[in-house]
Amino acid sequence: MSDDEVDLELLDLLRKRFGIGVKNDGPPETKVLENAQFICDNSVDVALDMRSTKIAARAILAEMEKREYSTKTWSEHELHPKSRDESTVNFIFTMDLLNFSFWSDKSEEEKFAVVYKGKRWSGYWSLVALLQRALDQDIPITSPNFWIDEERCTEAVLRAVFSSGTEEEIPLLTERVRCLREAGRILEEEFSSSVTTLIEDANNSAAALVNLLAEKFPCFRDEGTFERKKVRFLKRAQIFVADIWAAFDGEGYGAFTDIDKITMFADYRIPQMLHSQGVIWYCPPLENKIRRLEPIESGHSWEMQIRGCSIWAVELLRREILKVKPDAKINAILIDFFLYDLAKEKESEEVEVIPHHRTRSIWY
Ligand SMILES: Nc1nc2c(c(CN[C@H]3C=C[C@H](O)[C@@H]3O)cn2[C@@H]2O[C@H](COP(=O)(O)O)[C@@H](O)[C@H]2O)c(=O)[nH]1
Repeated sequence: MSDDEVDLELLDLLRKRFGIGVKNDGPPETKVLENAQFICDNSVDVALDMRSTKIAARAILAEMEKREYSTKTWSEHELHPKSRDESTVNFIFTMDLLNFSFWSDKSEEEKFAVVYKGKRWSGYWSLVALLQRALDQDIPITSPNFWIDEERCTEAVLRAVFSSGTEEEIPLLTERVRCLREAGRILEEEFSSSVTTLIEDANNSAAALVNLLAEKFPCFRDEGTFERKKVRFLKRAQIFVADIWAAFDGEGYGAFTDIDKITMFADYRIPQMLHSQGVIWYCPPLENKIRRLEPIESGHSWEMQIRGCSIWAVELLRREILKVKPDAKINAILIDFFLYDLAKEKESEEVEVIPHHRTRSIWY
């Protein structure tokens, strides 16, 4: 063997044995979609129905085209910020830092809600409303420096910011305050208290930005274990990137070269929609637990299966849509956003759907 052949043999041995010389400078990946497929392939309590998925894909495509659903729809929402500047970046970061667990088992009248601009906002929209309300009152609630300044940003000020228009306070208030303080400290230590610096550090890669959030911010590190394997959902890290992409219409801070790597956001609303369309099925014990509004603890196998199968279901919907219309300007984000908005419309029309599953956590 020549010297070169010996060297190559040795390098191959070292690479196999110690990973030496293996430059993992391939494109950044979040692993969320591959983990979702792994969960779905190994789920025994949650299953997808391909026939319904094909039917649902055609209905979703038709309705999205009819509404001309696009990134622009994001800014059309009454409460979402419209300016394409740093203030909107900070607003979205604050919002997606706290975008979790609004559900309540109290009645419509009693559950946590915020009255703002003459309307009563609940769920996700209660969060957007209370942030806008604080800004109207000149409370700089979307500034990371404010979150770590305990002289100005006192517990009393925060209680006022999150104050409810009903008897019920916002769920997990203590955890929300902890998320703000922690994120403010990390932004100061690593990103000169600037969210735009954080975005710029990802070099226009959506996957890199998701991974950076999960790596640097524990409160974005939304992961679990399924069949003894670590699985990543990264719901709020991903919806942060998606909200930035949509709010900036794919330009400026929203210009990502790999935005289609972002998956559906594994929350508690979309699985409901997927179930009502026959795309997702629950085994009888699980369905009964959900219909009885009984809690499923965070990290339970059933929760992993609901979240993983939902992510994979939206990927299958996306593939079916592109089979029907290869040039459709549609990705998992827009399908997801559309399904969420549809869920809220059906809720207001009081269309009978299975209840959402009850897991209380800061992850979604
Ligand atoms: N998968 C997914 N989950 C979403 C959203 C949104 C709102 N996104 C806005 C931005 C663009 C869209 O057009 C929407 O207008 C909130 N959530 C999650 O739902 C739950 C709140 O439910 P409820 O209590 O009923 O409001 C909670 O976990 C929250 O994190 C979404 O889009 N996708």
